[in-house]
Amino acid sequence: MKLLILDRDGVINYDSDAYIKSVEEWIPLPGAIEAIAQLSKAGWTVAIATNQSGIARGYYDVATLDAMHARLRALVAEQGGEVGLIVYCPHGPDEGCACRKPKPGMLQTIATHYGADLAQCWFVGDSLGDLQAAQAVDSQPVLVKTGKGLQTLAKSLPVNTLIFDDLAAVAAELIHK
Ligand SMILES: O=P(O)(O)OC[C@@H](O)[C@H]1O[C@@H](OP(=O)(O)O)[C@@H](O)[C@@H](O)[C@@H]1O
Ligand SMILES: [Mg+2]
Ligand SMILES: [Zn+2]
Repeated sequence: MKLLILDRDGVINYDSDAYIKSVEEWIPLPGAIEAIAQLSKAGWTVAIATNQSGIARGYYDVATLDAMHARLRALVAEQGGEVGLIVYCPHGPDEGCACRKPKPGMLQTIATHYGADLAQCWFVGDSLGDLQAAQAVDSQPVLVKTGKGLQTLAKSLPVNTLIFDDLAAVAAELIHK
C-alpha cells in the first residue's frame, strides 16, 4: 500500500521551542495541508507519528491535542483529502517508554494498523530522532528543511537520508514519480 508517515511539528505545522500548546498555536506550514490532501487524493494513506512530551510536562492536555488534530483533519478535508491514523507519544524523555522517537514504536503501531511493510515506507521528519526511528525499522528516512530541519541537516544523518525543502516537495516527488 502507498503509506506515508509524517512527523507533525516542523513538518506539517510550525514548531516552537516553547512547544505547540494550543489550537491557536498550531499553524500549518505553507503548502503542508495541500500536500497532504493531494497525496490522499492520489491514493496515499498519510499517517502521523509525533512526540508530544508537552503532555507529560503539563503544558497541555489530551483534549487540546485532539483539538489540534481535529483542526488538521478539517483543513485537509476542506481540500478533499483525509488524514489517516495519528499516533502520539505523551511521555516525557525520562519515562523509558517504547513509543518516543527515536524509538520506532509509533511507526510499528502504524504499520500494524495498516498491515504495511515499514521497509516500503518513507518517514518524513525534521529532527534527528525522526530519522533514527525510520532507520531502526528500515523505513526510508526523509528530512525536510522546515522546523528544526536546517539544524538537523548539520548533524550526522543516516547515510540514506533523502532531503527535501518541505512537505510539498516530498508530495510532488511521490505523486509524480
Ligand atoms: O516533531 P514532533 O515529534 O511532532 O513534536 C515535537 C514536539 O513534541 C516538541 O518536542 C520537544 O522535544 P522534547 O520532547 O522536549 O525532547 C521540543 O523539540 C519542542 O520544540 C517540540 O515542539
Ligand atoms: Mg518535528
Ligand atoms: Zn511514549
